[in-house]
Amino acid sequence: MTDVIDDGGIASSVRAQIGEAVRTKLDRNPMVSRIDAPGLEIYGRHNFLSADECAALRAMVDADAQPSTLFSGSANPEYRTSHSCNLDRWDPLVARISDRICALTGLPPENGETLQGQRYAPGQEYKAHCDYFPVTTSYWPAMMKTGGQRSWTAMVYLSHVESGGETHFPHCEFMVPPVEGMILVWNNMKPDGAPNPLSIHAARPVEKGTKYVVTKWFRERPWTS
Ligand SMILES: O=C(O)CCC(=O)C(=O)O
Ligand SMILES: [Fe+2]
Repeated sequence: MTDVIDDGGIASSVRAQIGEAVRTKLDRNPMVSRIDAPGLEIYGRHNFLSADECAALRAMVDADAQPSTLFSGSANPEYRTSHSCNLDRWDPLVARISDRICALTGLPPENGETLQGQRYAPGQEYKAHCDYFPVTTSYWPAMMKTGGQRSWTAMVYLSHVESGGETHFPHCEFMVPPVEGMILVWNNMKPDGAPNPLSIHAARPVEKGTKYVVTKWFRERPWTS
């Protein structure tokens, strides 16, 4: 792909349409609740994964997790202190869960990045960040060619956490405490398809217990790794 228009930092009709399609689908689903956050589209659904599925995914994370890296590729000892791994997309459980996320959101499987698992021990966190790609970064030109901007994020909590570990949206002044099996889905774009700074979020430090999540990020076009 050579002639991709660089609109990653501005409004985009393609991304606006993705936002609208997912919003319409989630709004119609009686199992899904919209979280009341002005300026941010974010939804939750309890019991998206069973206890057995969460346990199996936690075991996969335990088997493979390495110190997390940031998108720029570097491991940062302070910014993202969790351990993480990309899960094997050909594993039947991983494939089934990815399919279920696509069925919930209506997003095309080919736009989804590999499901990523993450584990936070007490004291570990992921400081405030955006899941979309700032177009001023050195890696943006490469991302543009491998599927473009990230639109929606889907994240499932795989464990209950005794204390801490909330997903915090500092500009919206709310946080979500981990509930095993619950999925959170949010749009990193505004309704017009421009990046939404209100989608900036952090994983607050775990105080007691161990937090596990899986995250799937969806690109605006098919993802080519
Ligand atoms: O662990 C969380 O609550 C947030 C994880 C996150 O922000 C991410 O994986 O992009
Ligand atoms: Fe994130």
